[in-house]
Amino acid sequence: MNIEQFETSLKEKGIALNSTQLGQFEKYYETLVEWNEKMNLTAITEKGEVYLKHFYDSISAAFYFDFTKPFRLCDVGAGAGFPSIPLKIAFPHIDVTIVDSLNKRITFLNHLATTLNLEKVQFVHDRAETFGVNPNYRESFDVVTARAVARMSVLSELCLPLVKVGGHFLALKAVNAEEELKTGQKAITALGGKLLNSHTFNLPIEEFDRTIIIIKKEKQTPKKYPRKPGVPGKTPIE
Ligand SMILES: C[S@@+](CC[C@H](N)C(=O)[O-])C[C@H]1O[C@@H](n2cnc3c(N)ncnc32)[C@H](O)[C@@H]1O
Repeated sequence: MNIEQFETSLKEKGIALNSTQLGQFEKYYETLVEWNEKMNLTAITEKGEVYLKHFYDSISAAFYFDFTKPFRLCDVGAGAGFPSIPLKIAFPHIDVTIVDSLNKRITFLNHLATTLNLEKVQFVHDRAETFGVNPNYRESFDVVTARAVARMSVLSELCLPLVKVGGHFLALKAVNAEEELKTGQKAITALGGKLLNSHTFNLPIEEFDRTIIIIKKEKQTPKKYPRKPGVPGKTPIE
């Protein structure tokens, strides 16, 4: 996907980017590729692929959820910033917190935020299991996102404790979303969530299947969740 296709495809979805935002995506690409030579950030480095599979794919969450109002978003396990940094560039009014367990990625994100002049972003080096019991963050976010971190049952335990009651958890999935939703249903309910919608669509150009799962937080998460680091992955609520 070249930059014109990126801009046009988003415009067709009602997301118009100005020259500052397009410049930020360009700088993001350059910084990602430069830092990727010193640390492992992404296996995708070809420009058109980064624009399609990282930038456009991240923003696709906004095709199915309203990002036009200001809110506080937490991105769990964002790695090199996906999906929250492309969303932040496209919707500068959102307040973004990224939590990731790998400090090298947090160092990269701090550098990136300075390079792109991003405001209202914070990066926390922590595991979601400990971050989710911290009273400063627990049930404090309007929206929590995650892409390529864990399967639905595990991911729900990492993400739903951070969502305030009435807020939403958006899971960006590439494969097996339907199957994951089935095995994740018990965890979603136990953690206070309710499946609102699941949208499957194709990325343009190469027609890769993607699914955006939208969960609403209906009740408080019981205090026993999230369990200690590593436990959600070892013994998922299934
Ligand atoms: C495969 S990468 C995906 C990164 C990004 N979301 C993307 O879609 O490109 C998974 C990321 O999740 C982080 N991660 C895994 N388990 C985590 C946990 N329990 N708490 C916080 N971060 C975690 C890893 O450090 C890594 O950066």
